[in-house]
Amino acid sequence: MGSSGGIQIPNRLPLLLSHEGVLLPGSTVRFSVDSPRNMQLVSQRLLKGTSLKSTIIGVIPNTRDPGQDIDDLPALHKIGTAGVAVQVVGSNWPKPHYTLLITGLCRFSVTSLLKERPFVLAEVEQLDKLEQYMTPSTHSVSAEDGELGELSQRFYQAAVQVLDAVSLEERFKKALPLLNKQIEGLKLLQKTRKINPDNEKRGGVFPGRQFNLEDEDEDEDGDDTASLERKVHNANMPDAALKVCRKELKRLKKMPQSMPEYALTRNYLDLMVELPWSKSTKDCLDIRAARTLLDNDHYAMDKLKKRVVEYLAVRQLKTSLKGPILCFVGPPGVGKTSVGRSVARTLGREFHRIALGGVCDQSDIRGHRRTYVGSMPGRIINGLKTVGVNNPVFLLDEVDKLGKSLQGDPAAALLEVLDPEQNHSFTDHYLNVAFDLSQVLFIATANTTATIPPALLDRMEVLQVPGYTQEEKVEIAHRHLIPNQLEQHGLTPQQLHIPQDTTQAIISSYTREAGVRSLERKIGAICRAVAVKVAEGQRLAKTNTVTENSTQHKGEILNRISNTLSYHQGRDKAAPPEMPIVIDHIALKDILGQPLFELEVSRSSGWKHGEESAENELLSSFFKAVVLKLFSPQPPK
Ligand SMILES: Nc1ncnc2c1ncn2[C@@H]1O[C@H](COP(=O)(O)OP(=O)(O)OP(=O)(O)O)[C@@H](O)[C@H]1O
Repeated sequence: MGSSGGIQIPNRLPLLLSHEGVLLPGSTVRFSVDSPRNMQLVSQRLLKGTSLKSTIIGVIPNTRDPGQDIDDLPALHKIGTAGVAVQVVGSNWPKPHYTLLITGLCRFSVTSLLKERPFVLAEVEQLDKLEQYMTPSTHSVSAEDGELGELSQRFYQAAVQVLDAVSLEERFKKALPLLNKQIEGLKLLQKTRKINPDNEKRGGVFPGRQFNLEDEDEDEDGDDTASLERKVHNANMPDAALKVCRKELKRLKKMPQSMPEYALTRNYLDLMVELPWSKSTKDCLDIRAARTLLDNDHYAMDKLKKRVVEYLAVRQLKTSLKGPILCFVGPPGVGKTSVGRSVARTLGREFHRIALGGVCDQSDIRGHRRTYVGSMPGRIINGLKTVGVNNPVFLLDEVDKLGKSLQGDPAAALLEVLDPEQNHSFTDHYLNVAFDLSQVLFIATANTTATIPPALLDRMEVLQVPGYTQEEKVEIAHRHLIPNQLEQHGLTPQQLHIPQDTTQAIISSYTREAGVRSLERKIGAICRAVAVKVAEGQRLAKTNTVTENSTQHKGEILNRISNTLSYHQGRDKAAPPEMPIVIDHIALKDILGQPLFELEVSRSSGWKHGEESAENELLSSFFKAVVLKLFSPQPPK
């Protein structure tokens, strides 16, 4: 660079063809570079050069499609701006590119093209004096240029015209209409935007943009991370977790949003702030109330209820009770899950069921490491996130159905969860920091102890829940199942009545189970059939258009119910049925179909005594004949 007559730019300059912005003297613009010629310029000139001179390049507007730069050189714009590359950042994602930060120095005009490849090199003539941007008298011009540089993204063509205007007078002529346009736009924006009084109080209103003092410098993303940071500090997490979160937050702030890792880190931090590190419900245990509640919810199961009450009583006396883990073992549908739910209710705790049937991967319990694609926390941490407190009742359903696979043994992972000596520092692979599970009350259920891994069984106290007798089932149906089903179907006892002998018939002819789940389903089916009739009856009563013989139904029960309706409507045509619809044996058959176990029952009951003895006699005489034949002495040959 020469010294006389001001600072001179080199008369040969490598040219960066820019299609996304216009560099003006005095402004600093970021350019993203990915076309072959520009990439070569960066790698061969900017990255290899060691002198200050090698950082000076010319930036020329390229109005042609950047993709066409590959073969022939576009007709070059005559005027460009020489600038210093103050920063070069390279990245391979989403495709190889460089990002350059260039400060404009002065205008130049291209006098001749020296070479086109690997990058464009041209002989140039300096148009502006470099000093004019350094002296205070001309500062306003460079500031104005800087502002225009920012606008140039939006007014590309106009900015190119400003670049071409070498004389100051001409430049003002070109720039002033642009500035006026911008001022008008801002005024309009200010008018249309409602000014939020809150923002006014805290900060101020900048034309065109509302801001407050707290997040003055933040864009939407920055705002997001700031609120995340606040959440991290309010989450009340232990020091170790807080340290990890701070570290991740720091990384997140430095990451561009487009990076895939950004979303991963963000999800991780979201989970960390959502976890109930120190949020718990207060136990409200009253042993008498607990006993009453268990009795009200469940018929029979006296032994189980007694042991549960004992367990709760000990917990009341010693709040920091470590173990044992109760495991209810019994056939399906005997109320194991339901007792677990009642325990949570008596304690006033949140309840969460974790179905373990078919789980054969360790990471189901313990989560995946974050390095895995699609990694997630395990079911325990997920459960805690769902309930939002750190002392829920977790029902580990069907521990006997845990599987094993190459992905590890989930039962082994459960050992750590259930062991009171270890579970205060349970480490999920995804979280990678310890979470205290010691406040969680675990209850397990299983159909059999035979398939529960011995080490797991060893940590649990097994409580057998036997199946019910026929009488117990009838009681359970009338005390619990029928009232529950009536409520679930929007019916009342005044609308539907199931007599005891019908219940017995359902149990013996339509269900064959130790528990009462099928029985509950059958009662549900009856409720549905009756609900249709009641709803129809109400509609008929409302419209009052029913004639006595209006209904023709397929099944007999439907006819019977219609008859009941007609009977009432005959007396008072507007009234809905008042008498409960009674489900007798015929109605039962109409709703549930043929008895499933009728064959066996009818064979044993229908076998007449006389027929049975005749057959027996026939059989015994046949056997006698065979025995005689076998053991009679052989006649001598
Ligand atoms: N003794 C009982 N008193 C009242 N209701 C009962 C009783 N036993 C079972 N029930 C009811 O039977 C239904 C099925 O019970 P639950 O789901 O608790 O069975 P389970 O033993 O957990 O079955 P599974 O082993 O298949 O999970 C529930 O609606 C429950 O309320």
